[in-house]
Amino acid sequence: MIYTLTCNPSLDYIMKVHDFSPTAVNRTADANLIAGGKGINVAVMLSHFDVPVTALGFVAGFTGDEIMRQLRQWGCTEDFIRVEDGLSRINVKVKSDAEFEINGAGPRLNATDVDRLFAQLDTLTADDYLVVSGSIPAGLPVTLYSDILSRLTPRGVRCIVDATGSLLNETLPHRPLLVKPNHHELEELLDRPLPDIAHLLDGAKELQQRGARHVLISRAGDGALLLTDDGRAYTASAPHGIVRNSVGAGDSMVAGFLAGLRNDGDIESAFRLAVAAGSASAFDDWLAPKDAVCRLLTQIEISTVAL
Ligand SMILES: Nc1ncnc2c1ncn2[C@@H]1O[C@H](COP(=O)(O)OP(=O)(O)O)[C@@H](O)[C@H]1O
Ligand SMILES: O=P(O)(O)OC[C@H]1O[C@](O)(COP(=O)(O)O)[C@@H](O)[C@@H]1O
Repeated sequence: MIYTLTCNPSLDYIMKVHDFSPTAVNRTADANLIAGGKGINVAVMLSHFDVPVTALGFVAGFTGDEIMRQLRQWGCTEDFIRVEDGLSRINVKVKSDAEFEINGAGPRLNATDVDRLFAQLDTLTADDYLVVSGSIPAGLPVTLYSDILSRLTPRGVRCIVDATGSLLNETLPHRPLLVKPNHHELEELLDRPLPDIAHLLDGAKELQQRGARHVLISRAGDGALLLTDDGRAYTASAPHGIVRNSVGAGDSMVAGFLAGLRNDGDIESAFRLAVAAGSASAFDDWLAPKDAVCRLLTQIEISTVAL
């Protein structure tokens, strides 16, 4: 079974605004309030591929109720922990000439909440994958993800990490199966510009030296780079299309990679499916359906990169 963990889920308030001005009263041309957060998006996308998945995490307040309502409506299996205080966050995503986002902080959690989570995670076995992704709410230690991996990887649970900064970095010694920073997140983590493929590849190697197994670097409209745990490197072009909503493109990519790995374990096809899933979601108003992903598969060019 694949499990996803979203410690800080959200209602994504996705607004289309014509000619946005930061100093005027703007009005929406279209708006949707959709349950999100990285792990939830990965779970929804995996279910689009008919891959069995259970979404885990924390929810709070009436926003948490709505997140749960939407997950149930989409037929997603979930086992979220309800916390008593605070509200699950609302993340604002404005789509105008440019896209910009304001992500909230989320409810304050405590050690008891973490104990409840660990009790759930302790039931996972070597047959399972766990995707840990996104930011964590206030009150949780920056070592949360590394604490989870140090508990689960010795038991053979394959962990995938999509997080930023120290939250990601601390997990690396625990040998995550896959990490997926985007280009900018990797630059931030390594504290240097990575202007081209050669520099990105060096960055990916550095994450491997720190312990990561497969390193997948997403590059938005420029496609992606993959460094595999057996030392092969590939780049992929992204298909051309009209971007409607790139929120969730990275999560779709993680889901596509995992769905591909579960198909036949072939890394190159998993990489192709990952890029197709990311791009299909960027070209959709929401997370793309399977047929939209499959239509893009042949448009992606994969090239090997010499190490
Ligand atoms: N403008 C775009 N055109 C085509 N594909 C895109 C575009 N933006 C994102 N994608 C696809 O989604 C993947 C993940 O997007 P990216 O923005 O890099 O991730 P994140 O959402 O984590 O920041 C990319 O590697 C690419 O395949
Ligand atoms: O936990 P974070 O880093 O604040 O990110 C949360 C946001 O990420 C998303 O999951 C989208 O992620 P991506 O665009 O990176 O795939 C949104 O649904 C959510 O609002």
